[in-house]
Amino acid sequence: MPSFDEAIALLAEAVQPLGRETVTLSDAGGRFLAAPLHARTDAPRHTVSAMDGYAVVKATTEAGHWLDVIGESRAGGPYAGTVASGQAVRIFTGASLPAGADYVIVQEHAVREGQRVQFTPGFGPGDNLRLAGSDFRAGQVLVPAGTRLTPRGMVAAAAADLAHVEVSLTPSVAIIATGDELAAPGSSFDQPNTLPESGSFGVAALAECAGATVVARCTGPDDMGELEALAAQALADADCVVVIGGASVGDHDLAKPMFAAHGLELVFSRLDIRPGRPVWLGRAQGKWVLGLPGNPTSAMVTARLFLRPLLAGLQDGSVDAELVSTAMPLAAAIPEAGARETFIRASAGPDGLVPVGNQESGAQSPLLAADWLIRRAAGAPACEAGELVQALAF
Ligand SMILES: Nc1nc2c(c(=O)[nH]1)N[C@H]1C(S)=C(S)[C@@H](COP(=O)(O)OP(=O)(O)OC[C@H]3O[C@@H](n4cnc5c(N)ncnc54)[C@H](O)[C@@H]3O)O[C@H]1N2
Ligand code: MOO
Repeated sequence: MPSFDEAIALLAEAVQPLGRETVTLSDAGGRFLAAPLHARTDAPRHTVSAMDGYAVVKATTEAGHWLDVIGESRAGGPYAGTVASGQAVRIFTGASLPAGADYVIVQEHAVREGQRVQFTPGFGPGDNLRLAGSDFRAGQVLVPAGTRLTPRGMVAAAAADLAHVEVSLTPSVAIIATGDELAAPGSSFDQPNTLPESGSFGVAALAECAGATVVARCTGPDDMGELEALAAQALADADCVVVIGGASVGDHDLAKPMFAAHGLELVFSRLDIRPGRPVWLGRAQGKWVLGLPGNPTSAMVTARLFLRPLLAGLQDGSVDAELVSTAMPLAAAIPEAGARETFIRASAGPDGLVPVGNQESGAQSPLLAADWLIRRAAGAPACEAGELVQALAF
């Protein structure tokens, strides 16, 4: 059975970006950049004041000596002349430093009388300047290709001074939940032998958070004919089909067989991980097909571990970057790991990570608090509270 790392290497090797399109900057939030964004100018473009005050010549300006105020420089309206010794220019935050001046004294230290000004002792030592190019230089890559434009990234992207940007095409995802026992939330209570279908709601939300559009979501019964028809429709509709349930070895586990007639070729099937051993990935008719175990915790852990990297790879993002873990302290001891690589669901408290109480792969209620997955190699020794473990944001 392949390990988690081996499965990810197979995925990373096979996945290709879907393509690219040009969009206006205001439509680029949340999208992956298909090409790097180069700054068109230095920022700041000129040396500017960082504070409201007076621009002066530092070497000849002393506290208690009057200077002539010869003009004003404001953001968008620079002072055109030159400042000499004995002179000052009223200046505001973001305004260009006038020629001749090399220092700004904040207005809290200024005593102004008509067209002259003097300064109280104790100004400085900072020059209150933002030097031209001190933020970034013209031509510098502000946002590399493959970056997802987060809210903070949007500021950097806009600062590059580009109206349009090239982004990766948005992957479309179809989700099929399988099982005779599944009922739409709101309808299970009145139907005996059913339970609310929860998995597809979590997977759909995860796919959308990862930049995809969910174009179809349906539930199929344990009937081969109906499942084959749903598979055909999903392959026609979407770049990536996610099947939940029916991944195991029981008589009613039809998730792989329902794609066999559509030419399914497996990339991997069953992994040495816990939870999620029955997870599988394949290709059919040029589309991706990801099979998640039906147990809701297993479905969400495997969606996090495989669907997110897959969707990143389809959008010029990095598969590996989606799986970078952080060293985090444990707030509670954990026992020796079992024979499979394990992803322990945990919440973060002030002293570190605490495994959620119920680690059953069929559990649903603990998912709410499980913001982290502690990654434990097979057979890893027990850890005490305070020890560092590797964790992935879940
Ligand atoms: N003999 C074996 N039995 C099982 C094995 C095995 O290796 N040998 N693997 C176990 C593991 S591990 C897992 S995980 C489960 C998952 O198998 P399936 O993918 O076939 O899942 P189902 O049987 O379809 O469902 C499992 C469980 O989850 C509920 N479920 C399914 N889909 C949903 C949904 N969309 N929303 C909410 N709940 C769902 C379903 O009712 C079942 O209770 O197999 C073990 N068995
Ligand atoms: O591996 Mo399954 O996902 O333990 O329950």
